This record gives sequence, C-alpha cells and structure tokens, in this order.
Amino acid sequence: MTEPTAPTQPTSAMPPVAPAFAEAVAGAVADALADVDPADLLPEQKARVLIEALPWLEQFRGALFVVKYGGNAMVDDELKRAFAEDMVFLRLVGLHPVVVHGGGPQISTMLGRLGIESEFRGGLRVTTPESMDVVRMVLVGQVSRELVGLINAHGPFAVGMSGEDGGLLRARRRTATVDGRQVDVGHVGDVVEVDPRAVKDLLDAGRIPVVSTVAPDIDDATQVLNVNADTAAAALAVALGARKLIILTDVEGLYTRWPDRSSLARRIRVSALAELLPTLESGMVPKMEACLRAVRGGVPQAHVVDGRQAHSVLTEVFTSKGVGTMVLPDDLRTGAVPVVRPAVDGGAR
Ligand SMILES: Nc1ncnc2c1ncn2[C@@H]1O[C@H](COP(=O)(O)OP(=O)(O)O)[C@@H](O)[C@H]1O
Ligand SMILES: CC(=O)N[C@@H](CCC(=O)OP(=O)(O)O)C(=O)O
Repeated sequence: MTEPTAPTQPTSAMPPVAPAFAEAVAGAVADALADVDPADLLPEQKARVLIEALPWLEQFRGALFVVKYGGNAMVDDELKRAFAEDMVFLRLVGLHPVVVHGGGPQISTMLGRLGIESEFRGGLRVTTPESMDVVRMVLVGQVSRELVGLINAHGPFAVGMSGEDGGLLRARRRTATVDGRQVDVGHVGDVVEVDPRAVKDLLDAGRIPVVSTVAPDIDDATQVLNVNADTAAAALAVALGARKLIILTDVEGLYTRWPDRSSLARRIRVSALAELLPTLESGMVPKMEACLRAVRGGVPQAHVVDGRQAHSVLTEVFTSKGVGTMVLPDDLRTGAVPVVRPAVDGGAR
C-alpha cells in the first residue's frame, strides 16, 4: 500500500468565519449538546457550550479527519442535513474533513427495483458484473450527488470523487470469510494502494472531498471493484495521515457483549479489540477491522459513533466526554501520539 510515512496536512489559509456563521455555529453546537431548541437556552448556557469546544478547536485546528458516513445512518433527511452542517462546521473552524460514504441500503433498494436480489456473505455484497454497474451508479451517481448537494447548500465546498478519479484507490479482488472458510463474492475488492494526491489537492483548495468507494482492479484495469466503505475509509485515513477516523453507524458504538446494552465500550485499545474481533457479528466486523487498521496504521484515534443522533460528529469532536466508542493504540508512548483529552468527570478520555 502506498502510504506516506510523514503525514502532511493541507496548507491553504482558511477564510475568516463570518459573524452570521458563528451565530449559526452557536446554535448548532447548543442543539447537539443540550438536545433542546437553541432559542430556549440562556445566553450564558450558549456561551458555556461554545467555551467547552474551545480546547478542541485549538487542538484540532488544521487537522485532517476522515469521516465515514454509512448506509443505515443515512436514510433520514434531517440527519443528512445535520451531517452536512457538521462537515461545513468542521471546515469553517479550520479542520479538514474528508467524507467517505457508504450506501448499502440505497444499493439494495435500487437492485430490488431492478428485480435483482441482494446477497451478502460475511458482511460483503456478492457483486456480479451486472450488480457492479448498479453499485457504481448508485454510489457515484446518487449517494455522492446527494451528499455533495447537501454540503454545497452552505457554499461551494464539496467535490465528489470516486476511487477511480485521479488514481485515488486501487483494489484487489478478495474473498469473504464465512464460518472460517473463504468464499467467492465476485467483483469485491480490498484497497491495496492509495494515491492521496487528488484528495490533498482538493483540501489545499479549501474543498471537502466526498469519496465513493468504487476502485479499479489492480490486476485488470478494465474492471472496477466494489469496496466496503469502512475499509476504504481506514485505508484513506492512513494514507492521508488523518488525526481521526470517525465512522457513523446506526448503533451507539461497540458493545463488547452484543446485544447486552450495558456493555458499550467507551474506549478500547487495539490489542483488546483484536481479541474481541472474532466474536463480533457481521455488521460491526468491517467497522472494527477498519478502526484497527487505521490505528495500527498510525491514525491516533478511531471512533464509531451513533449516526442516528443529529450532529454526532460535532458532539464527538467538540465535547469533553465525546460519544460512541474510541479506539486507541496500546502504547501511547510509541507510534503516533494520540490526543488525550483533559481530565473531565474524573478521568481523561
Ligand atoms: N458488538 C456489536 N456492537 C454494536 N453493534 C453490533 C454488534 N454486533 C453486531 N452489531 C450490529 O451492527 C450494526 C451496524 O452495522 P451495519 O448495519 O452494517 O452499519 P452501517 O449501515 O452503518 O454500515 C448495528 O446496527 C448492530 O445491529
Ligand atoms: C463489498 C460491499 O459490501 N460493498 C458495499 C459498499 C457500500 C457500503 O459499504 O455501504 P455501507 O457503509 O452503507 O454498508 C455494498 O455493496 O453494500
């Protein structure tokens, strides 16, 4: 895999934040954090919400975040609008979000309309040449277009690109693991090469790249492969030297004894996660594999957060407690240095 050893961050100067936007930001953060109408907050409560964000604004200014926006968290119009606001917020306060989107449910709906049944093995869609055309059409032509449009309702920030554009991704055909056996899933690949220059060019120009995870086959350039969006997001986060990988999903985070709701892991180290991985069920497997791959590849923190909660990205990034599950390296003294949050409520996060 082509992964730069020294992570580089975009260099562009960020435009000043307009007063009207700052006001909107205050409203959005307050909404996310207090779960009430911002108009109902007292002025000092609004100020407190903004002040809580201050250390994180300072710490993450200029940082690159890869945010994976996934299928089941992507079906509600209000949530989609809130997600777009979060990305614009990050961008305007001086961070560099890169969005990688999924679209499993949307692909299944389109296949259903065309009379093609969806089949998954080991969490991966069995992809025939015929269904690959539909996967590409839905991810690039529908899901990406919609996200780009929602973000660009706030200004010309988002630019859609697929793994095919600018040589961004190259993938190799892979099998799925079912009951310990390797089974064929057709035109499905895993990312083996990332050339992040096209994404960096967009970031340098102040844009928000929105990436669809279709990638050329490294062994046959005439073919494209269907790549699971969680794994592609991890590969991209490593190659870009991201400070965080944030994966949105339709559950609060990782439950160590699923479905026991008292077993939500607030944070977990990679070795503990690696031990847990074989016990996980299909939906969580690619997400946790992605977090493991990202953190082992030098990304200081990977998070799984609940995309059913409006503004879950802002709540994760700009609050002291954060939300969801955070995956950290085993040894904070070696490798990439993670950002450890100051002690709040009796302990550092
Ligand atoms: N240990 C676990 N912790 C949390 N969720 C789990 C676990 N094991 C299985 N799941 C399931 O994984 C689902 C998330 O995966 P998936 O539906 O593929 O997400 P997405 O559509 O966001 O990519 C959750 O809704 C939950 O039903
Ligand atoms: C190989 C494989 O399974 N690819 C996925 C790609 C989309 C995706 O990953 O979407 P979510 O993040 O919404 O699940 C699929 O065809 O559904």
